[in-house]
Amino acid sequence: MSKHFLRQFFELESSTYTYLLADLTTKEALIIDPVVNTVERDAKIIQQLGLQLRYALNTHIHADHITGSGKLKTLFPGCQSIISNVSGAKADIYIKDGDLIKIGESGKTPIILECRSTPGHTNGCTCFIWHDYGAIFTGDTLLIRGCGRTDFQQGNADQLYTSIHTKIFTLPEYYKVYPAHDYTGQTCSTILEEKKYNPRLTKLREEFIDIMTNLKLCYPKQIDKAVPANLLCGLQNDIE
Ligand SMILES: N[C@@H](CCC(=O)N[C@@H](CSS)C(=O)NCC(=O)O)C(=O)O
Repeated sequence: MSKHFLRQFFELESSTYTYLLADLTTKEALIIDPVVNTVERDAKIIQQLGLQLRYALNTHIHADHITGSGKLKTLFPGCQSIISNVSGAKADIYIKDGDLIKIGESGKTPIILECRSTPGHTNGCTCFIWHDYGAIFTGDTLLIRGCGRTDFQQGNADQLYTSIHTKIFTLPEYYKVYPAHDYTGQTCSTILEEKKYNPRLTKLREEFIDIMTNLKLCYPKQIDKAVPANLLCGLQNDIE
């Protein structure tokens, strides 16, 4: 039997993927990019499987939905929220490039995630790499055949290009890529696929910057309420 659990969940309104990871030996779990609208669904599974939720990780301050971290903290009092130390958001734990997040340390099969800072979509964007499983959770930095937009929240196309090429595309090509969104019905990719077929990232830097400058996307519908709420971990009041 596998000692680890990985489940991908989808939130329809913002097309967000949330990931639940658990070490089945110790029953410790963490969740990546939970959405407030679907916290009850996620909490039910955590409870049904008898998991102990230790951490709620956010890859960045999302602009299109409110994070479920704050609500999960109220449902699971042992759970601590995590975000980048340069994001400006409230959290229990602030991470920086190279930090490790661990669950299941008391057992024989811990899950260890390496935090890799990948600014460009926002300044605090962080990818989480699960080397033992051969996977990276890319948030909005790298999407399947796309990438995060760079037209608000300290977005910077030049920086994003550097982040993806130096911090993500240098991983082994078989590593799986799990993004925070998909708008086309895809669920997962690999480093090799994105290096070969991503229509933005296969271009030279100047052309990439030109593409990103001319995307002409509408602003996310929820941005005006999502960003202020996410600065407070998705809650109206400060974290207790
Ligand atoms: N229509 C959605 C917002 C879609 C969007 O802008 N997605 C972002 C990530 S969430 S800020 C993005 O970076 N997209 C890149 C792309 O190329 O689509 C809404 O109204 O919420």
